[in-house]
Amino acid sequence: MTAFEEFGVLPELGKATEEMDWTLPTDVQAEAIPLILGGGDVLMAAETGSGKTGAFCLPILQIVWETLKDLQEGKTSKVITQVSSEWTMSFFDRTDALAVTPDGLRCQSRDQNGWHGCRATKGVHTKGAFYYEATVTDEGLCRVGWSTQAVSTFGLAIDIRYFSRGMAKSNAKQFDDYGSAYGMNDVIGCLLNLNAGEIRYTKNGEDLGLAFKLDQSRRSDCYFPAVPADYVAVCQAPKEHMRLNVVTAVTVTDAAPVSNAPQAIIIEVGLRLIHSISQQTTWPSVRRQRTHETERGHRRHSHRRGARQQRASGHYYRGRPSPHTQHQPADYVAVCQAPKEHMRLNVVTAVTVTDAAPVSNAPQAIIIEPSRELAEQTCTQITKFKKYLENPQVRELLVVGGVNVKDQISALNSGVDIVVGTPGRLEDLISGGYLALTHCRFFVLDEADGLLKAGYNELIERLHRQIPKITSDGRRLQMVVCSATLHAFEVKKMAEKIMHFPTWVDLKGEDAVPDTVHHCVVNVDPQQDRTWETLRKSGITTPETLSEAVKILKGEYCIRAIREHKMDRALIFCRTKLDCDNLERYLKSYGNEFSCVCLHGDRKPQERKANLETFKQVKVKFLICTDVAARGIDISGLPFMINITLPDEKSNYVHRIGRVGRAERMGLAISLVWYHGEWCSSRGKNCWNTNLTTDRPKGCCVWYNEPQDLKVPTNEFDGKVTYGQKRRQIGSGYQTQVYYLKMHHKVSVA
Ligand SMILES: Nc1ncnc2c1ncn2[C@@H]1O[C@H](COP(=O)(O)OP(=O)(O)OP(=O)(O)O)[C@@H](O)[C@H]1O
Repeated sequence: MTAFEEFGVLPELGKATEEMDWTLPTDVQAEAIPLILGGGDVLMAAETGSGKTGAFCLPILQIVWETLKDLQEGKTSKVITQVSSEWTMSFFDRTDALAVTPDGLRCQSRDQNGWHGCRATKGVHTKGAFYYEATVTDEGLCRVGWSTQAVSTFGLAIDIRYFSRGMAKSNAKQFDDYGSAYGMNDVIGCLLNLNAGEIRYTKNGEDLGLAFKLDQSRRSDCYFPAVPADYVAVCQAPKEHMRLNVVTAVTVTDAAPVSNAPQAIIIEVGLRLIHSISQQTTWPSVRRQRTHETERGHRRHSHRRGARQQRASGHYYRGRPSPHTQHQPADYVAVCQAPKEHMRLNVVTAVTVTDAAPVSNAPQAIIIEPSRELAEQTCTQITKFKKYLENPQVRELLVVGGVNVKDQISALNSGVDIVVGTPGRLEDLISGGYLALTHCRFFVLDEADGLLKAGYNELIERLHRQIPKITSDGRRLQMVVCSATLHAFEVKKMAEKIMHFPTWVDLKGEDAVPDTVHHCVVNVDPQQDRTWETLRKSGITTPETLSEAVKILKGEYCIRAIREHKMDRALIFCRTKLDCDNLERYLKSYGNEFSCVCLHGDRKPQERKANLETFKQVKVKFLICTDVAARGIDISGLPFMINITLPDEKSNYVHRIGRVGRAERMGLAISLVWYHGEWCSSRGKNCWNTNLTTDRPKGCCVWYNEPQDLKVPTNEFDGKVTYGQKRRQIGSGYQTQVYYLKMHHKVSVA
């Protein structure tokens, strides 16, 4: 039995890992693989080079293969369907902790600590006055109202909200007093008048008055009945009555009376959404899970008050106002009777899974990567892992820009199980209808913080909304999110919003760097080192600036660092594409001694691919790149990397230096640093104020005085570390990993 099999991995996959010389799972693999195999959502934060790719690819491959195998053997399990022609609560357009039963008529919130909600399968738009009613069938926090599709969280919907002290209306997180308290058995009517651009509510038939005036710009939106709920849950409706009953069943943690504190949630808040007032029947009694004296008191009180209010305002309705009957507001049409031209399907609901059998262009797993190179690398790793997985074959596909889209479409049409891609091309194929999300059971965001910082959060949420949350064979959609710098605010926010009770696999805490990397900071000081004056080529005619001097010196120091360490392979990071091109030209001016290629966004996809390959195959010594290659790229045994300029983003330092010191091999990261003034508001980012701080007006550049007695520790390294090789036993005291060197003398850590 291979070591991986002990963690639940299939023997076929174990055999492939063994062939790759993966004798033991890394820590992150040992933790994450069983969690993913167990069906959970996972946030994987582990240092660079710790094997995160294998940690998610292996279990995903396994589940995808097992699913295909089951289908092949005719073992199909329960199929979830939703008939989108009916008005029900949507299976798919809901937050994760709000479960909807297969008939779409009952849902239940499972989370007491968050906002959850659900939109209906259809909405109304353009013209007309529509309403639906909701009966509260028990105490608790509940909200009901209208929501547009653009609202990403249901909590932002236009709605009214029940508090212990009364009712409030809320929109875009703003809460204002409105109406009066409501509770068990009260009937809340939600009235939307698109002609007048008004939203109003009723309670037991009583008009509570205008709640919201819709902006002109909002009138053309499509509005869906929505349950933007704190702890609301369940929708239930006997189909024959053509209506929807919403009942909560939230676990009670405290028997205190109604309150908006999470501990005081009362069970079963019920809402009944009436579809057709013409088919009035007796409403079935709602099952109560628990009662409480104080609740009953409150309910009795609210019933009495509700009845009084109805009597006082009965003129507004044609129907008899009573908590158990429906009230048809004059001039309003029940949503289920909305004319076709003013009714629209909820696009998220429109995904109807009717068959568990694979659909050729509907993969089971979608893995999003921030760069083409990384996507290709992950896809290649999957190909290696699946070597012994046969009958059925798992088909993986790389979907990145710069490649003929027709080839990708034809590959999709001929069948694909796992898609690895970059966001742009993925979106093109999905929105063009070439790639379907209906059978997706794994949604993976590799380098998630990078994706979010690059502005893909909208896209991610949009895709997530379109993926059925329950898979065709009844399993829950799983999300896996990973990075070496996962603790970013954006990631936590996204995880809270769309992940389902994720487990953190956090092995080293925030922004950990591997202890296999030695860091060397080199001060570039053009005042002390005047060599730039002689190095300056006569072609440079612009007025002398420190900025130029630093650039000249950095090129020179880079060469000295290479020579000092006899580097025969290194990744060199520049800040801009232009810097990369300049450095390439500079290194090439030395002939073959510093053979190099470039990798950045302005190079054509084929050239990028070829250059990376040339470097990986050691056909050239140096790869000069921007941060496009900072994340994830795995170059086996790479010993050195040089930062010509430090990255703008702190997290990118972690990723850049993580290209060395991978898989327990030692690496050296050298950063050429020109110190910037602390008072600079941007701390140097995009700052071109190269005047000295002593100048008038005050500049942003400062001479950094390195400690004069600077010593380079030699005890732990001399003869004991070979960069690019695995570390030998080097004893204790192995802690001082950051060194400051004066480059104008030499670069050395030995
Ligand atoms: N169990 C293992 N045994 C030996 N080598 C492994 C093992 N797992 C992964 N590796 C190797 O470690 C290297 C780094 O793995 P990987 O690229 O998955 O790291 P990562 O955690 O994704 O890093 P980054 O954060 O930089 O993307 C790869 O060369 C991979 O082949």
